[in-house]
Amino acid sequence: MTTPNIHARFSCTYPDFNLNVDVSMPGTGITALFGASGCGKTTLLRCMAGLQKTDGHLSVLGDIWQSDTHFTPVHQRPLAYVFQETHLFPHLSVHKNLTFGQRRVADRDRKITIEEAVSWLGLEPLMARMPSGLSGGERQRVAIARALLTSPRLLLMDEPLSALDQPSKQDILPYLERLRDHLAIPILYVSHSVNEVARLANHIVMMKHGRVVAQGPLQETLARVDQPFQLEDDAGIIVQATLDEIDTRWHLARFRFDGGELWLRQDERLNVGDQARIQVLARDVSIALMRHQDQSIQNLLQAQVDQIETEVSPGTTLVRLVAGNTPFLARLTSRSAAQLGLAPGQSVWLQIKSVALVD
Ligand SMILES: Nc1ncnc2c1ncn2[C@@H]1O[C@H](COP(=O)(O)OP(=O)(O)OP(=O)(O)O)[C@@H](O)[C@H]1O
Repeated sequence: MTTPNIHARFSCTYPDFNLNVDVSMPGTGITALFGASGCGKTTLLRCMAGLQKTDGHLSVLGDIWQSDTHFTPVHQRPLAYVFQETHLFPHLSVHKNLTFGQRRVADRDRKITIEEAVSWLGLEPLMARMPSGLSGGERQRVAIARALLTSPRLLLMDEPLSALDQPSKQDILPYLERLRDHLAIPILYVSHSVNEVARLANHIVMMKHGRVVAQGPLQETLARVDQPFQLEDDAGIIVQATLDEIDTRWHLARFRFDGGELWLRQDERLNVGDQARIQVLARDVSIALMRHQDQSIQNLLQAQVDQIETEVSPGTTLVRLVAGNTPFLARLTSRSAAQLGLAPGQSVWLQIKSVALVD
């Protein structure tokens, strides 16, 4: 049996813009729609929601919402849409805003209870408050809970954090991670922030000029040497790891992942056993043919060379390596790469100068 997923094919023409996509996305987790301003992310979401009527096909978890002969109207699509602006009812308390969302769904179709939504989004202390007394981040958490209480089969989020200041963004990210890990429904998440995507997404779809130029699981796709995302200095990979040990004397924490271990500066928010995403930038990774003990770098990993892309920019080579099942990227000068004589399959040591938790 194939896993139910989302398949979207749309073409839509504006005077100065054409959207032309044909993309399949997973039926669970967070899929990030990523790309520069004006590339068509919101237009694609609007087509999926049925807000933009255009030629196309859309199936969501086995149900056809649009085909050549059928168009499910917006109000009959079981989806919820969370925008940058929250649109809460100003005259209703948080509690009443939430029950309003839930009342739109018949009892038998309710899949998420108020208690669940309140607990996932940490709204217990806010229930009696009015929207005008909430911070931007709190308002957005209420808006997300209200959206979930309509028991959607698909959640669309269009830059939900972009109206928030940096501290509010940091506050809300753990709640979104919780939804990613606990919610059974797929989330399409529009963003142009690499950090947000690195922290939240399971899958990534990159758009450019109205088309999908790359897509795939987050870790694999970020580790492509052909760099469809053109992240340049930000090119790097994400390691999914578990905190294994805290060395209080040196304020360091050891994280285990499929391929070895990495030492990071201790972070008070994390305890042994916690999962975290760690970012390793390609520019912070160098390659040695032998293990050097006489140097200060803490993080050394044995890895195999997988792919080499020479001259990604003048004088620069990008190398994809694999430690266990985890891909890494190293950015070297093309001269160093040539001097090392790297070849696919070769066993080498990665020297990682700097690693950071994604936050
Ligand atoms: N109703 C419309 N009429 C004409 N052009 C439109 C319309 N809606 C969007 N466009 C154009 O389509 C292009 C894609 O817009 P869209 O909002 O989908 O991009 P985006 O990737 O979501 O951008 P941003 O990240 O800035 O929100 C833009 O050039 C925009 O000006």
